[in-house]
Amino acid sequence: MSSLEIRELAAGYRRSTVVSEVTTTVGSGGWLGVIGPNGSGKSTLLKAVAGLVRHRGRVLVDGRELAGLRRRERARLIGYAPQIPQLPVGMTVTDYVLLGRTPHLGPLGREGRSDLDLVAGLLERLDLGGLADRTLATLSGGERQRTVLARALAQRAGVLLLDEPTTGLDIGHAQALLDLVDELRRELGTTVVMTLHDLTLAAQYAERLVLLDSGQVAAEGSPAEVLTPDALSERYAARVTVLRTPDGSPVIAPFRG
Ligand SMILES: Nc1ncnc2c1ncn2[C@@H]1O[C@H](COP(=O)(O)OP(=O)(O)OP(=O)(O)O)[C@@H](O)[C@H]1O
Repeated sequence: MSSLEIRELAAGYRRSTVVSEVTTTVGSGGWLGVIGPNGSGKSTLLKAVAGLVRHRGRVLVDGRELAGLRRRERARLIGYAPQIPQLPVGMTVTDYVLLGRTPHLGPLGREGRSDLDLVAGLLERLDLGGLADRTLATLSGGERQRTVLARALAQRAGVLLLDEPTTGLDIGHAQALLDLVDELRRELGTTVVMTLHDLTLAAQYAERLVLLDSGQVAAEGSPAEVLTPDALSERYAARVTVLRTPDGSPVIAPFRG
């Protein structure tokens, strides 16, 4: 169970600040979706929260400031699945996912039965059980994406940052992955911050959304408050309408002009 507070965060790269004045809070077990057009700063925001890019402002997990924490300690509090991971292609799926357990291992650094069981369980739940001994180089794009997710989930950090976790996944695997994240949220109280271009999935899974535009928060609230046709037309230059499934879930549907 961990809450996340982001205060006056600004982040960027050598020559430019690409995210500024971001302040938001996600309660324990909450799910925040970060949406916005290409280049609006979603990945940069997640990287800054993970401590991977230069930033100003404060990031607190359960009231503890992350700046200044050792890497291992930080990794127990916050897990991150990048949009474009650098993968050790010769490693097997199991060994790669086991890396997620590193912050929890003892001084000898050897994983135990419980670590192996946890990893095997995650692989099954992500439909990767049959690929456990395959090397990363031999995986399809969607299998690789799910493996990266499995590693972040194996970390069992209280806060999970997911950057476009469904990229390259078919609709069934995308739903299964988001369902699994939702189960962990309910079982363990994991707090989730996720960027997603699929606005329908974002609306159906996230409790709250932050809409970034040019690195600033343009709107924040429930999916129904943020995903209005007018806001999407203004921020994305898109023609969309908001439909409903038979059970009332929102569907953000584009239409031709
Ligand atoms: N390593 C970098 N060095 C310099 N500029 C960068 C770097 N990474 C990203 N940027 C720039 O920062 C801005 C925000 O990029 P970012 O990847 O955070 O956007 P995004 O909202 O995640 O985009 P997308 O939806 O296309 O994935 C962009 O203009 C991008 O070109």
